Amino acid sequence: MRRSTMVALVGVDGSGKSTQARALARRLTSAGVPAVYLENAGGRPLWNRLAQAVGRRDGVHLFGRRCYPLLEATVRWLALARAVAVTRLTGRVGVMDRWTWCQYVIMRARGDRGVRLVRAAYAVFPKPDLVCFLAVTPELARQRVLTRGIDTEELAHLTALDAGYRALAGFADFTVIDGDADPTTVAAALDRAVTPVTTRR
Ligand SMILES: Cc1cn([C@H]2C[C@H](O)[C@@H](COP(=O)(O)OP(=O)(O)O)O2)c(=O)[nH]c1=O
Repeated sequence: MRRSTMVALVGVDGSGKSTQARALARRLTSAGVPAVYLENAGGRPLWNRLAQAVGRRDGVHLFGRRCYPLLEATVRWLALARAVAVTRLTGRVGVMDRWTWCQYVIMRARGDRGVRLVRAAYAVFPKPDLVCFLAVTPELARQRVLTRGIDTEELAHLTALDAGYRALAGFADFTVIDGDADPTTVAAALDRAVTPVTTRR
């Protein structure tokens, strides 16, 4: 089995992870480095739709403050396991939207219990070869989320998420990229960060 290479993009909602991760995987593939974009959704839009269909406010209201984070963490565990398997089996570079840290940060920002349990369950996953933190001002992130129109985010929550990432023990190992910059500048910064990782494969 070939050694896998994993690049993870992390950051608050609206920091541009999905957009930039998709584009990065496309650029790498076009440049002759086969890459795959990997999603790491927690299923929130699905849980919210399901909740509303049965007359509940949202997923948290349907499953409860205790069960909802564990459900979300389980869905993300499966996405991470799939991502590791896909990159190992295909030999393609994985460009993943989020990594394990995102779940810890989200749970802490919401005040959820069970972070230690989730950390233990996620300990099986290897560290990515590169983690890029898209640093974006919470106000801009909120504006982007509102424009996206799928969900909404409170400014206080986005601010707490941003602080949560910066407080992570592993934050010093992240490559910080200015996510407030225009998409072309962000893409160029990502390319610079990724090149040493993909050339040493
Ligand atoms: C990267 C980027 C995204 N966007 C838009 C695209 C999306 O509709 C929205 C959020 O981007 P998205 O990539 O979905 O962010 P995340 O995955 O981190 O939540 O913002 C911008 O307006 N400017 C940008 O520079």
